[in-house]
Amino acid sequence: MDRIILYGGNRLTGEVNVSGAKNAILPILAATVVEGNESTIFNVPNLRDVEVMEKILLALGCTIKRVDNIMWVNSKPLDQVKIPDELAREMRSSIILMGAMLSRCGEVIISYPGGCEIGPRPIDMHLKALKDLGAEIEESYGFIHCRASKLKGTEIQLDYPSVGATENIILAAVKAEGTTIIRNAAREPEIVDLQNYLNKAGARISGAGTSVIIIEGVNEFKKDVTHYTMPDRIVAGTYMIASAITRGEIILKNIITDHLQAVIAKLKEAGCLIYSDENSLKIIGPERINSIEMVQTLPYPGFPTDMQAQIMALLSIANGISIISETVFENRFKHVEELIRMGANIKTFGKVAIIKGVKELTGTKTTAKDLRGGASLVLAGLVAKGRTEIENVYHIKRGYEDFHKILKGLGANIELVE
Ligand SMILES: CC(=O)N[C@H]1[C@@H](OP(=O)(O)OP(=O)(O)OC[C@H]2O[C@@H](n3ccc(=O)[nH]c3=O)[C@H](O)[C@@H]2O)O[C@H](CO)[C@@H](O)[C@@H]1O
Ligand SMILES: C=C(OP(=O)(O)O)C(=O)O
Repeated sequence: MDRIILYGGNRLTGEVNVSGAKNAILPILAATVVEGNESTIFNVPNLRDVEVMEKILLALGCTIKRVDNIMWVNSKPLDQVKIPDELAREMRSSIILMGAMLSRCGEVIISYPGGCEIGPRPIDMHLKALKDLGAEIEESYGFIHCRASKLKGTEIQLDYPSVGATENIILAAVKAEGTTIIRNAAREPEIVDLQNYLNKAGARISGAGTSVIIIEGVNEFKKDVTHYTMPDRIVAGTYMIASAITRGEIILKNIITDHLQAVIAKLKEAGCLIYSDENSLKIIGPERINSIEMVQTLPYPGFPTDMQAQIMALLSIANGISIISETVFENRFKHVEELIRMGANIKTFGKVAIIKGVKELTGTKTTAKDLRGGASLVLAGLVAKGRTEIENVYHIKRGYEDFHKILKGLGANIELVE
């Protein structure tokens, strides 16, 4: 099993070209099946989740070619409606294929999705919305069978701005009869990227990035699409913390700085110096991190839950007491026990963590329990005294392209042992 081994203490300096966003490319790849057409997609990150989505598209009958970070998907030959069970269980985003396949084939059979264990992650809002659009849904033995002879546009009020549910509804509604309006839609930038991709294919969607999205159903899409995947704001945020935690000086290129405002604000509070323009930034870590009174995770544009574990690693060496309140997921503190093993002083009370900064973390054997939790252990290891070993690296590979290589290039003493 892969392990990361690192020796902390090095100051990280240099430049990082931030990769394309996992949470944008996954729904876009699902969207490639909506119409039998060809998509050329640039800036596709090399990630385990992307490989799983590729395997699903191949199993459905699509043909795919990939050279480095460019992917060509031809969805014309698609001829299957069942998503292979073992692949659907590998990642959460498989669920987004429900809406896309209903649009394309009027039918899809899929098992309950897998992904990071960060809470129960129900899909009730997805299913309710698809039913509202006219789909019939049968659930048995862990499988979901959705069918719709014709989807009809409707008004959908989401109880919570769920990212996945918003994407599923958009994908189901693009070719429905009439107009669909989503209220209390998720406002994440990745939804804007999905809208941009689909509109290039001929869809008529407006409002992504706001809480009201309007989808006018169209009969036919244009044939081919070329798209450049947006940069990964969570990868960018993770390298910002790598700089902050090591008193480093890192320049990030190929970012959309605006997507990072919530993270920038908190890292400035922690004492970092940040200089930015539209598509790049420089972050300089302070001698000692300031504690932060409160970090509360929220839907975008609030502080992202996908950065919660990483900022916790940073605050574990802050000068003072910090509070983190996780409001998005039920159970996203699995990294806490691992950080404690490294000497952090953290107590959790339900969805709140109180972090009393310590002067020094110490390296030890740890286990990545999920993607961002795994990244937080790497960040802690960068500054911990001595040797840190991290098991279950496959979690980290779900969301970070060449993580150890990039950190090594910045000066970290880090190896991946395969
Ligand atoms: C591939 C992808 O884009 N993943 C992101 C997406 O996940 P995902 O789309 O799964 O996250 P959601 O926004 O749907 O989930 C937010 C909250 O809503 C709840 N919920 C969601 C749907 C539903 O039908 N019922 C329900 O109760 C979830 O359990 C969770 O507590 O957004 C999350 C929140 O920003 C991020 O952490 C994930 O990285
Ligand atoms: C939780 C995450 O991903 P997913 O929704 O794919 O499990 C994440 O990217 O941090």
